Amino acid sequence: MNESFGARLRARLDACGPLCVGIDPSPALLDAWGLDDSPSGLERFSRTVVETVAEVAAVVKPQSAFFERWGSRGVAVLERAIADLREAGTLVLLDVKRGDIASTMTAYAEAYLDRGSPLAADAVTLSPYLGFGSLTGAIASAVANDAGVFVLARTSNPESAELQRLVAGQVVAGATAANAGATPFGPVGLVMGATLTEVEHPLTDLNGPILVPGVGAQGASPADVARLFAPVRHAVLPSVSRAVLADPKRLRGRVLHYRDECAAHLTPEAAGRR
Ligand SMILES: O=C(O)c1cc(=O)[nH]c(=O)n1[C@@H]1O[C@H](COP(=O)(O)O)[C@@H](O)[C@H]1O
Repeated sequence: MNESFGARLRARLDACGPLCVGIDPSPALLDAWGLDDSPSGLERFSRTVVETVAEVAAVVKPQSAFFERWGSRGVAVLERAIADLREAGTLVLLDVKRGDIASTMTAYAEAYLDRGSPLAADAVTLSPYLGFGSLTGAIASAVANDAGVFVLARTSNPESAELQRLVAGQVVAGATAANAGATPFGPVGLVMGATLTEVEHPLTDLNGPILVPGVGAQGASPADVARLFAPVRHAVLPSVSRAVLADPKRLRGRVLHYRDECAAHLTPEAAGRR
């Protein structure tokens, strides 16, 4: 039997520390790298990031939107990046933030989670706006494929608070129920921003990983992540994109810096020191 996503993620976190690096080839970053905003620029950018971070980051998170801008040629670059990362043993979290009625979710699950799909990743981001129950089939598909899902709970952008405060409790409860009894992690992670001022829902029973974007360009630090998520530090994956991607010459140095900072604040030894 293959290993579950939770087991593979736990092993990777233990081996590499908790950093997730995003691949977000925006027009501004392509320009900063001296690359054309074109499929070949995308290809050069993502290939460089893949080669530089594959062995350092626990998880790599390509942002699908920046590839989709170029239609099928951009998606082909994304497929290649996913395949290269998985070949290198790096876990790939594809950031697509999908959410729809159950029957359509089945098609999204086939696209991103089915082992045989050209875009199959280790995990995807999902939106629970159509109700946590609408994600049930996608979660079942993740389990069947030893993959995972990360469901938006409290996102890092300031305009999210008013709406998400009303529903985040349901998302946390849904994820907790879906993960019950699984070890070391169940298949359902949450997404919660590093920029939050507080975490309003207890996460100690979640039994799943927590993706924490907002570190770097959005203003939060690994120390903020450790403070916000103190009771579940072992389960947290801080995610950084622009702050490491800004300058190709400093890419490796910035990734190593964030890897070390995250490990210093979030590993069990760090918790013992505090
Ligand atoms: O799901 C995400 O990754 C995500 C959730 C969230 O709450 N906030 C957030 O910024 N993101 C994504 O994380 C990345 C953040 O990029 P940086 O701000 O450059 O580190 C982008 O790809 C966002 O789409």
